[in-house]
Amino acid sequence: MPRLVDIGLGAGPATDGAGRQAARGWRVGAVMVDLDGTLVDTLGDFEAALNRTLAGLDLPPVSRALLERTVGKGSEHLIRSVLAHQLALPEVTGLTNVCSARSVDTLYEPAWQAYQQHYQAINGAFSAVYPGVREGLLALQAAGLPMACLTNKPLAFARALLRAKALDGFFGPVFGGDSFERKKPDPLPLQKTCEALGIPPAHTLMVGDSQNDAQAARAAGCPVVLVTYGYNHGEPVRAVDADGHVDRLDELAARLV
Ligand SMILES: O=C(O)COP(=O)(O)O
Ligand SMILES: [Mg+2]
Repeated sequence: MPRLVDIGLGAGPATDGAGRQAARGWRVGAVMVDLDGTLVDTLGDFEAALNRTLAGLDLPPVSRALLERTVGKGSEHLIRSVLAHQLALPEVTGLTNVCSARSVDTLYEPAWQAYQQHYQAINGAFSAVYPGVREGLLALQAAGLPMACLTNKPLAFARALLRAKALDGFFGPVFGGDSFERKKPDPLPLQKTCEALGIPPAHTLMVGDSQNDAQAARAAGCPVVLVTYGYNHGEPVRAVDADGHVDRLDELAARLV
């Protein structure tokens, strides 16, 4: 087993029965990091690719607010949710005589094909690495912690985005929403990533931005920290059960003991 690093995760210092400061943290041998909403603010990429897709299908553009609530459960979920929402808009339902045959099921396949083309063409152009991410990853790397990127984004999109943002060098394994049979919040992708990193789940920290990440980590038996700036399905992220919350990734690095 490689070297374990102590990370303090608690909300603040606690004292034990004898009044001594008690350790509140984890012994961590590796880190798994989510991508969208954790490393990179990708809403602009989703918006551009989806709106080009919708325009090609004669559907109105999506709002950022809808995207922010919907991103994080993989591309199929995103496209199905957006199609359902746009098809139910009054200006679309008003066109029933022209469009009555259109449904999520009939539009899904052409939408997915078009979306892949558009996403690949713009991947990274409308997105930005969050403040503190590069500094945080550098510190975790300097502490000797191997890192994996684990996202629900399709693997090809994830690899290209990490390269475009010069983040690829930080990660050994990179896994996407299509890498395993099931996606987060199922624990399977985390279990497989721990195997690839060679560190047991109890010593592999998950860093994410949503309930999806936290639920998967709990089920896999991994400690989990959530960043507070990402997309949590439209819900307040501080209310999500996790071992800690940080406002920037370099705050986590500052907790290395
Ligand atoms: O749903 C997606 O495409 C990506 O989501 P994630 O990177 O937050 O797992
Ligand atoms: Mg995320």
